[in-house]
Amino acid sequence: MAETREQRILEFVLQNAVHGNPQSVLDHIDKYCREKEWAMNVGDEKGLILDNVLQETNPSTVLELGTYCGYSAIRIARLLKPGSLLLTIEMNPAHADVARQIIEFAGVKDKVKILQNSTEYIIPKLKAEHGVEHFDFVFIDHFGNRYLPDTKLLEECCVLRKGTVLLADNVSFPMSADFLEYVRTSGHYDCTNYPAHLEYSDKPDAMERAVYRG
Ligand SMILES: O=C(c1ccccc1)c1ccc(O)c(O)c1[N+](=O)[O-]
Ligand SMILES: [Mg+2]
Repeated sequence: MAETREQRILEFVLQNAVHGNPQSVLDHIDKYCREKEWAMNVGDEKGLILDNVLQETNPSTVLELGTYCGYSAIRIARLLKPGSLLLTIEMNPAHADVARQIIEFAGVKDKVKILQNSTEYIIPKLKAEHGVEHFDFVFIDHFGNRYLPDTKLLEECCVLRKGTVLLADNVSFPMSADFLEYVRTSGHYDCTNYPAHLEYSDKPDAMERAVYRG
C-alpha cells in the first residue's frame, strides 16, 4: 500500500482511469475521495462552479494557488482554448510530484506548468522569470491564511488587469475571512458568492468570485 494519501490517489488513478482522458481522471479521483479517503480537491460540486466561471471568462492565462494533486489544474486545463497556459503554484514538493504525474496521465501537461515553491517566493518572479504580463483568471485554493496576503501581492506585482477574475475556494472557512472582507469592501473588486458544500461532504462551504476593477 502506497505510503501517503496522495500517493494512494495517484495509484488509484493510474490503475483505473483512462490514460489521456481528463474527465476519467477527475471522475476516478472523486470516486476514490468519496468512497475511500477524503482529500482536499475542489471536488465535483464546486468543480462545476469552477467550470462555469472559467467558461464565462474564457481565459488565455490562468494562475492557480495550490496545486495539491492536480485535480483542479486538470479541471481548468481541459477547458482552456489552444495556446492557453495554466501556471500552478504548489509549496509541498511531494504534492507537486504527485500532481505532475496525474496531470501527465490526464494528457494536459502541455497546458500546465507547475511551479514548486511558496506563493510569496514565486509571485514576485512571475513577470521576470515566467514571462507573465497579466492573468485573466486566478483560482485561489491554498491555505486560507495566505489568501489575503497573496491577493495583495498579486496587485503589488501588477499581474492583475482590469477584469481579471479571482475565484476562491473555501471562503466559508474562518481562515479566509480577512480575504472576503477585503475583496468585498476595498472597492477594488466586484464580488459574487456561490454557496456549496465542502468536497465529498455535506458540510457547508462556498466559493467567491472577485473581479478586479483595475
Ligand atoms: O485547509 C484545508 C485543510 C486543513 C487541514 C487539513 C486538511 C485540509 C483545506 C480544506 C479543504 C479545501 O478545499 C482546501 O483547499 C484546503 N486547503 O488547505 O487548501
Ligand atoms: Mg479547497
